[in-house]
Amino acid sequence: MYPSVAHTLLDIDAVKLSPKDPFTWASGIKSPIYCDNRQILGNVEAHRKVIELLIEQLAQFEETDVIVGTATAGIPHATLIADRLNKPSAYVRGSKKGHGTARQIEGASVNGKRVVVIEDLISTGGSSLNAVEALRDDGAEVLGVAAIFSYGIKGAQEKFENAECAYSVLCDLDILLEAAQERNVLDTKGAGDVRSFRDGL
Ligand SMILES: O=P(O)(O)OC[C@H]1O[C@H](OP(=O)(O)OP(=O)(O)O)[C@H](O)[C@@H]1O
Ligand SMILES: O=C(O)c1cc(=O)[nH]c(=O)[nH]1
Repeated sequence: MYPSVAHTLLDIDAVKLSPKDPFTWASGIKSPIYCDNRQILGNVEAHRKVIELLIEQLAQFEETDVIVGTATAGIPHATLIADRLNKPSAYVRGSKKGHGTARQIEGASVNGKRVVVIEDLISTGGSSLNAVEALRDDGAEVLGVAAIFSYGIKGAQEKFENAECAYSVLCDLDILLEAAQERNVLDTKGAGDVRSFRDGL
């Protein structure tokens, strides 16, 4: 894990706190914190750094044939990584498209290929594992998921274990809270409240 990634996320104001008016996550969970990694796209240096570190993380997986992004927030990162590694890329929609080719996986063919999934963020892990399932159904060997940030929710870890899917992240909530405290963005109580929220999920 990279504490510097937590500082980058704080530098670019990707982390929002709103305990009184909680955010709704993709899972429907109401949360006092939202980490908007899409903001990385607006900062060239931050994006370069994240891409380099994600590529470093991919070294732990076997040789990969296709770099796959999750729709939508994983796509720009996967596309850049694939370009740097000179590999084809694909992306996985949340569900099959309702018109046209009716595909869920777009881009490079994944059948019989070793793939890694690039995700921007893991909360419950539902979105990442939905993509993993679609890829496996399509005949891919999924080597693992690499994400920028994870909340470190216990249930998410269990879901990955049950799905027998490796994953790695650049930064998690605990590292982010430490960085936020170092910068006086959060005091001990504020950080404790966010940690308790996560631990209660
Ligand atoms: O681990 P989970 O509980 O599934 O939550 C994390 C997912 O939620 C967000 O995507 P969102 O659905 O907001 O869509 P987007 O990528 O199109 O912004 C995020 O980009 C992850 O894909
Ligand atoms: O779970 C989510 O939907 C979610 C949480 C978060 O902090 N950031 C995000 O982009 N999505």
